[in-house]
Amino acid sequence: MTFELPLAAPAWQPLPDLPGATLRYAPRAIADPDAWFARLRDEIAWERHRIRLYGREVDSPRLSSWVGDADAVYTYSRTRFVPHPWTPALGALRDAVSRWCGAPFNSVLCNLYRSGADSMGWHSDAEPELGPEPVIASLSFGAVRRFRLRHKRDASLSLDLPLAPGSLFVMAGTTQTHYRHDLPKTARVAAPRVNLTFRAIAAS
Ligand SMILES: O=C(O)CCC(=O)C(=O)O
Ligand SMILES: [Fe+2]
Repeated sequence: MTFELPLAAPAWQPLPDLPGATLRYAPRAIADPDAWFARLRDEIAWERHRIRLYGREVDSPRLSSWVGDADAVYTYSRTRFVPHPWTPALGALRDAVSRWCGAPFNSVLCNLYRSGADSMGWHSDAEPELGPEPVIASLSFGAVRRFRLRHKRDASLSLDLPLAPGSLFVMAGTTQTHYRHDLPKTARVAAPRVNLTFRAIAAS
């Protein structure tokens, strides 16, 4: 089976205007998302990352893998991650997403939500090595899950977006400065989901 990625930019769908946020959403950026899901699930070296929660070290509620160029070392939740090398699928997706976003991504955080019991808590992707106005490009495969975005000081400014399989969601500009995002648990979803967030990390 071959995996074709289009050269042309995907069709962007309008999103509600949120002051201080720069967002783009293309619900069908990647064709045949189920085949990509199976390939990513099998090809990525999934790990149980430890995170710090209220001062205690616990297993994060999902599986993850940090992948990128050798110098793209990332500190997340006070843990230093040295990247795994690019896999063929992740390299092909990086090239397509970099072209569509006009941004030179050198790394990707891969997350596997094994079921609706797995989640990601409220955070902004504002680590210093991402720079002041990072472009973060997110691809989703498998189960549809709700992605929520909320302004840090004004909770009336928010977005609740079901991320479709094969979709591309981009956060840029000052989004991380002014907003947090999460992926809540849900009892309604039993199926797994893979999410890839492509990032540009300053070499350390
Ligand atoms: O799974 C998602 O859609 C969100 C992932 C995320 O926020 C992150 O990797 O920083
Ligand atoms: Fe994030």
